[in-house]
Amino acid sequence: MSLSLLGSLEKALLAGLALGLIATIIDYIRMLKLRQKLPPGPFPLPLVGNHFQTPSIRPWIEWEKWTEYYNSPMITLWIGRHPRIILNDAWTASDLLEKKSDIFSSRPRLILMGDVINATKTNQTTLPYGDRWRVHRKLILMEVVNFVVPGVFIMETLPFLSKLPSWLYKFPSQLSFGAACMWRYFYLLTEEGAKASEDNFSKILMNSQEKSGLTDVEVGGLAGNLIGGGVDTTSSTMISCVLAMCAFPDVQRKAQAEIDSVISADRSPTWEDLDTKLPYIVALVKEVLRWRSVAILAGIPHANTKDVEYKGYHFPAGTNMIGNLWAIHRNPRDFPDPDVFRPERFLNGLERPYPNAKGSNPFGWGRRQCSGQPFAEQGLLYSLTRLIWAFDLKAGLDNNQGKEVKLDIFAYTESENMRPEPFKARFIPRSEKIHRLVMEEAAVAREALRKYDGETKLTMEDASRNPAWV
Ligand code: HEM
Repeated sequence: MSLSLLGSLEKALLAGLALGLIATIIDYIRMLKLRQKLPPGPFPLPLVGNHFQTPSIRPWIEWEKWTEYYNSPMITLWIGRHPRIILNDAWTASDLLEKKSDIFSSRPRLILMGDVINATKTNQTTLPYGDRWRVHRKLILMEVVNFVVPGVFIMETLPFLSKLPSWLYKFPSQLSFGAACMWRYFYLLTEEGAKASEDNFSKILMNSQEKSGLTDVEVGGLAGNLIGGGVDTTSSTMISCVLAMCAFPDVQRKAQAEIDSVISADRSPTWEDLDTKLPYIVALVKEVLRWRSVAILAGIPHANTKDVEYKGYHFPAGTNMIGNLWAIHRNPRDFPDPDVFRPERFLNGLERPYPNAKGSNPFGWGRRQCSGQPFAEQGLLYSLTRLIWAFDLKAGLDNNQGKEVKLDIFAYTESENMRPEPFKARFIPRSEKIHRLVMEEAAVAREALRKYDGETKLTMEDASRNPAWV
């Protein structure tokens, strides 16, 4: 290579670097100016913001502390060049996400959970507020995954990484391909389900595909949301209840006393019993949803469709708003001794003022609130009542001395859909008669469900032969 060519390359490189530096400085000035109009928070660095200041494991615990440190119900966290507002207080979250729900019902731009897996314009949970979302909403459903936790994935901080060619950085294209296979897999399952003789949700979805013009990816997403949004959330809440019953035996005894006072010994609880006759149990289910809220960052962030001025702050349209339920549901002002499991907080009305009549927000806020809420609440009430009616739930025994193990009520998974770490528990039938009833009813249920027996032959391999791209 001639010396003059080397010289020109050097100059071009230097010019590129200088331009990059100038662009970074201008952008940093923009960030710092905007920062002055936003709630307090740690000082951001250029390009990466607070990426290195927020823990990647259970960040909600640290954010709760920041609210105290900055003496502010909301804090600003910069993920890359963009601010995220962490709402750590029920009243502030309600002012914005509930009272201004006509403005705060959209979703912000999400890289991993949206763009990279082709969900931004196709999945109910991430769709911006608008007509397409309404079509999905009518058909119900969610998929809460850990990609939503800010500060964990570098791609959320530096979105350009998702656009790099795959020979340079494989992760986005691998993720995108995996998602396309997954959407196809759920689509094929829906298609298969729609052929069954009984009525089912797959039939509704396949019919709507024609009527509403849903794409294969949208149908796959709606079907997958049922599993992603419905199964893990409900089962984790049930496990939290078992933990609470073992750790707070007095509450369990009160609940059983109430059930026993309403239900005779020779039958199990029914829907009719649940309606009005078991207020303590109803309060107990509310308390589980508050005590260890499964969707600890309230699902997916909200975003505003217009600029908003609030308490001297300015939130430009599209600001990413995250409700930190860990902080909100453990605020001692609203819930004294927050880690104590006490259904009385919700018995005979609310013990303390709260911005909504229900007294907590496990299902989120406003128009974007969980579309499976009634289904989840009824399912939990029914299943937990029957569980507490049937069994004495006690901590398990250790292997050596046969003593009860000590349970840790803070031992939860790192997932944003959190559930207790595995723990030992004993399910002891409360009487011989109850034991017999449970076995008899299980046999009847088994027969009733037999028509749904069967296993799909579809595999991910089938799906990967024809991935569903947008
Ligand atoms: C204990 C059970 C459940 C909890 C705690 C829960 C919690 C949540 C939360 C916090 C959100 C976000 C709300 C917001 O953005 O303000 C949400 C959204 C959603 N949930 Fe649930 N959920 C549960 C069960 C279910 C079930 C059983 C289904 C489906 C049958 C479901 C489907 C959805 C869907 C589709 C969305 C997205 C709504 C939208 O963006 O329009 N969830 N859920």
